[in-house]
Amino acid sequence: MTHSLPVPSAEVPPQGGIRVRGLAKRFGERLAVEGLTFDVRPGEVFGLLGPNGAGKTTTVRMLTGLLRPSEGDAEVWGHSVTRDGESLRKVVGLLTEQPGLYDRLTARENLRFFMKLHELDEATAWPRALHYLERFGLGGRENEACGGFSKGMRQKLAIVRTLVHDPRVIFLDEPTSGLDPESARTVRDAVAELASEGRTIVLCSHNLSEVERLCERVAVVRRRLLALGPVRELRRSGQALDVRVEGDAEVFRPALARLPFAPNVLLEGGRLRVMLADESQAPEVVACLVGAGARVHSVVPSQRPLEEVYLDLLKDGVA
Ligand SMILES: Nc1ncnc2c1ncn2[C@@H]1O[C@H](COP(=O)(O)OP(=O)(O)OP(=O)(O)O)[C@@H](O)[C@H]1O
Repeated sequence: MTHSLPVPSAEVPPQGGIRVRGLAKRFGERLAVEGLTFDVRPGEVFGLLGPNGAGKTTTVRMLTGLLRPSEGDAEVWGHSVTRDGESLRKVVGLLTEQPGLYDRLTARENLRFFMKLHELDEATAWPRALHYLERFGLGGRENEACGGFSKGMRQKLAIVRTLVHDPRVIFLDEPTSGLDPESARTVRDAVAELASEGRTIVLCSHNLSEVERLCERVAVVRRRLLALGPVRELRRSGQALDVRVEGDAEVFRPALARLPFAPNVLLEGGRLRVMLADESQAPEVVACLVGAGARVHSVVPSQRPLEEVYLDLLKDGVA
């Protein structure tokens, strides 16, 4: 199945947000990221999806000023990643895949260490840290050494650390990885809350149901941009018709294959699942089945889960 790739919008975020233009990164001979162009709005939770090695971490490292782009530029809350490294650091928060905490230090000491690194005024930063410690269920545990914390507690403390300098743009790499369902829910709720305060959130995740729940729009990358758009539009590109016919549905496959757009057809639980490029193909599918002698019991339009659409994109995308 082929997917039309939505054209990146040329729209500039009104204020804040992220504006990426032609971003590329080369490591020696290897081109890890090529020609990325997209915008993320303030208050938006944006998903950055792609398989292992697709260039997501490299992109995030460029957008947080940790890695210099080979080509292109990006503005993060008005700060250029190529020219404004120092001021950029103040507006971005980054949760990396590894929490990177000092086991011998207490939670409080870990946070204070980070505050010093960011030259934060502790009198304002510590109450903020306490607020988030409470928010993530770590209230009262701040004087315990991190070495004794569970994986989930460490992850939550790492999220608190990401927030102590009150960043406008927050990059979260697999934020709920290793969390139990209740803690994962707490983190998801907090992400939605942070966005509702007008911050921009970029979420890298392989958990597509989480992405579907949290993100309005996603970019699918594999070195380059494979698709960009609202989750519901990407899913629309994965529309299907579930058709129940009398008798053996399999016999109608050849007739469907002769349609000019030759749709992919799956047989699921005695039903035909006919993949559509767009909904205008639906009447032709039904007419074709009736013309081939099918007695049609029901026709139900359905959307495929984001996961299926995503896997198709990776299969079809040229990288
Ligand atoms: N410092 C580096 N030096 C050389 N190559 C690198 C470096 N960092 C990343 N790469 C390469 O760039 C490509 C993209 O890697 P990256 O870590 O950005 O992918 P990713 O999408 O974050 O993957 P994952 O989902 O596994 O975390 C890979 O081929 C990787 O080997």
